[in-house]
Amino acid sequence: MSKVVLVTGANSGIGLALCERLLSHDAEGLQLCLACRNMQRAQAARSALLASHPRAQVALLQMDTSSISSVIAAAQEVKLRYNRLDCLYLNAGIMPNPQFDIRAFFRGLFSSRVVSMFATAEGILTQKDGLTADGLQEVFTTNLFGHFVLVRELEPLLCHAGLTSQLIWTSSSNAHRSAFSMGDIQHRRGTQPYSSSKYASDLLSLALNTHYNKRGLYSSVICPGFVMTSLTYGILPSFPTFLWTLFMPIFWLIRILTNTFTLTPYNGAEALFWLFKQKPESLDPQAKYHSLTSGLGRNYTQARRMDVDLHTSQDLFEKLLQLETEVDRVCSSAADGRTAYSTTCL
Ligand SMILES: NC(=O)C1=CN([C@@H]2O[C@H](COP(=O)(O)OP(=O)(O)OC[C@H]3O[C@@H](n4cnc5c(N)ncnc54)[C@H](OP(=O)(O)O)[C@@H]3O)[C@@H](O)[C@H]2O)C=CC1
Ligand SMILES: CC(C)=CCC[C@@H](C)[C@H]1CC[C@H]2C3=C(CC[C@]12C)[C@@]1(C)CCC(=O)C[C@@H]1CC3
Repeated sequence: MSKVVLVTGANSGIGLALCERLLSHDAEGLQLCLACRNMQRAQAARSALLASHPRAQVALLQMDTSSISSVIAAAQEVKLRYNRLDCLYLNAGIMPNPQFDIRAFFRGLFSSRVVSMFATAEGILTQKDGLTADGLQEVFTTNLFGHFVLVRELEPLLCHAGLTSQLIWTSSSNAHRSAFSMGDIQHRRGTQPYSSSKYASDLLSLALNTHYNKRGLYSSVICPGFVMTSLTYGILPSFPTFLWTLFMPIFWLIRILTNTFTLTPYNGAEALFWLFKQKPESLDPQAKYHSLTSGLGRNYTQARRMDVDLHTSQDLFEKLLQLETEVDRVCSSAADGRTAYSTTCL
């Protein structure tokens, strides 16, 4: 029986490389669904995948993870098309308006933190976040909450007696506990919404295991390493793409110090692909699975313990459920014409 796999943010970067790797592994035994916000880019990705795998089944789904109504409509469509889902990759993500602190970077270069700075970008990167049309924080909604609503909506396809399904989150080494606050889960007040959203995905994955393992649904988290994609090109926007290419020899050298410099989307997708081939029951709910590339260019996956605990993960899960209920209430009253469609109070 063919496996149904849905990938969010599948039209470029790591998501697209993952689709290519899944099809190279098993072109005919998969029903792949690319969930993307921009259908033109989605169509281009589908054509590229079919060019190398003409017999593959590749479907498209319109979904904007920053819009809760779009996520709910997309989930409805998935329920019409499929009667189960084997693997859901929660990969779409943004890092808008990044601010790269050059001074902190040079200070870090000549300190004992240099390797950790290259691996995690801690202390050198902040972002300016915006609001979605629903009045939610954009990074939180795109990277985390939209995906949470998607999982909840797709529960009937993911939880099947006697069968297992997988959720696989693309997190980051930039996920830091210090950037996250339980009193401000959307990160309305800070300057590290990206780090906060990724730390929240680590916590949420643990909570999802607590709640859903007994129903056959398992959640895992990966870190792709530092990969050259449109997301990372945006970090130094004044750099033309060719300058990044000129830096490649330096990056290869840095890779000798930290094998987190995976650099290509293919390498970055290593852990996503590796997890697909594992028995979900055998995975560690407290581990983050890292895509790594050695100095000699060998790709491998390594599990590293996450800085998460059950109590905090449970608190976040409850807050997300509350927010879901609140968004639902606002959406229904907007549909009844009772209130404007805004959740700025959340
Ligand atoms: N590159 C890196 O070094 C690292 C990346 N990551 C994570 O990897 C994931 C993939 O990023 P990467 O491949 O690098 O970057 P890309 O920008 O190439 O890919 C991001 C994907 O997410 C999609 N996306 C963004 N916003 C939305 C939205 N609102 N609704 C639906 N889809 C959306 C993009 O679609 P569109 O084309 O329409 O913008 C695109 O397909 C992200 O979660 C990122 O945080 C983690 C660690 C390191
Ligand atoms: C020589 C030169 C131009 C160095 C600049 C390096 C930085 C731009 C990178 C060093 C560590 C990188 C990194 C990321 C972005 C680019 C760096 C800051 C991420 C934050 C990208 C998104 C993630 O999720 C984690 C990455 C960690 C490492």
